[in-house]
Amino acid sequence: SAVPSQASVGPFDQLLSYYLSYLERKDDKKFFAFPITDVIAPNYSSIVKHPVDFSTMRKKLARGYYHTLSQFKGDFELMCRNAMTYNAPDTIYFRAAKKLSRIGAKLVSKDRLKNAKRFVH
Ligand SMILES: CC(=O)c1cc(-c2ccccn2)c2ncccn12
Repeated sequence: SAVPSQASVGPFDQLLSYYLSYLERKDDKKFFAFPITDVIAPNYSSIVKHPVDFSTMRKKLARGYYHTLSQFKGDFELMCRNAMTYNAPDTIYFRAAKKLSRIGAKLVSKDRLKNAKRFVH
């Protein structure tokens, strides 16, 4: 469906784009960069009901899907939770998801938000 692209990106979307870039850079192995296929992860699509990855979050941001921070946080936390559901605790993917979710929680924490709110009137 042709969704109108946002001509000028408002301050809120700029903030989410900054958060997304920051979190993508923390995923240096690119485990979370693209949708996971059943080829690289057997039965993934039957185990993980709501898959999400950074490229999907980028698309949703570009289409103006995120209206609140909790929507954005929700997708990020779901992405990490999916990895901690599908993969066993002793795997590199589980550990990477745990680490990434802690980084994300700190990034979008209350005090950071208070500061961010100071600039967006
Ligand atoms: C995030 C995740 O669950 C994941 C990423 C990958 C992944 C991502 C990029 C390249 C290779 N593997 C993966 N492979 C097998 C099982 C799980 N995964």
